[in-house]
Amino acid sequence: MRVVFDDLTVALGGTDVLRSVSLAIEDGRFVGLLGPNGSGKSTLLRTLYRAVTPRAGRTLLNDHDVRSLRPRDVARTVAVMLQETSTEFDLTVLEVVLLGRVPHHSSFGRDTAEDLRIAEEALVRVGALDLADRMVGQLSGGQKQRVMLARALAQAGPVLVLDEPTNHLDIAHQLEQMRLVGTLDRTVIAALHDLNLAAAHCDEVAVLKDGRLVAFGPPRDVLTRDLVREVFEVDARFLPDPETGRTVLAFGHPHDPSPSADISPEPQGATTP
Ligand SMILES: Nc1ncnc2c1ncn2[C@@H]1O[C@H](COP(=O)(O)OP(=O)(O)OP(=O)(O)O)[C@@H](O)[C@H]1O
Repeated sequence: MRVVFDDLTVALGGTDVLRSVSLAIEDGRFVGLLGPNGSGKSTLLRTLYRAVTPRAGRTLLNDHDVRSLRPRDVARTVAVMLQETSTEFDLTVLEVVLLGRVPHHSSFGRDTAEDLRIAEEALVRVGALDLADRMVGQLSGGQKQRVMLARALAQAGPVLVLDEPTNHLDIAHQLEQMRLVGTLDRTVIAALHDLNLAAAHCDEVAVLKDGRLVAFGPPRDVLTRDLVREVFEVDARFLPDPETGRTVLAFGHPHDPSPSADISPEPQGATTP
């Protein structure tokens, strides 16, 4: 499904936190939404599932303004992985994942055998089936995060929205989650802070600064030294990974005398990604 943000402006607390953002994400792409804290990533995602209303502009799902769709249809179309909410603390992992099936039920519908199969399959995909009977409130941050991804997978629908999906995960689960998300046959939009993860896994990255879209395209074209300095106010170096040949970013504070000296001197022939 194609997702379009069309000249979107969102005001919160009397301030425009998104300003004239226009971005078209093609069907099946995995797009990383990058930008400093407060740049508007979550707000942009929230327009997709109607949690905020734009002051101007539109958010479109296959040419339909999300505000013209019924809430249930949005919930069936856009699966959202947020951090857990306190209301789910008293539920088991399986019950929370089954909540992802609710938009697919008829009124007062109950979980079916098919729902149970889908929920268990989602738990298998995130490597959390062994947690199925545990109370969500008793899980670690990373375990909860995997459960919330399983819930979003169980929700199905052609669009998946992830807001900082890896922030509690250990490195193995970060890589596994990004790999898994990259293999899904869905349009995926993920707010991410790790530029290396985004560069390695996303088809495209969109970069926000102060509520404006400043760049969009394949990571190797977008994540240049100049852009990283302008947007994130750090120095970036591009180091070739000798094993894979892929370029890895290393960062240093611009006030440091030699930003990446503790990691490696700048290699000969390093190219931007
Ligand atoms: N309910 C609100 N009322 C007023 N201002 C808000 C509200 N929610 C968010 N903001 C402001 O909107 C701006 C964008 O916030 P948003 O959460 O979209 O940023 P973000 O890029 O997701 O940040 P982070 O990386 O820190 O999660 C910030 O300046 C934030 O303080």
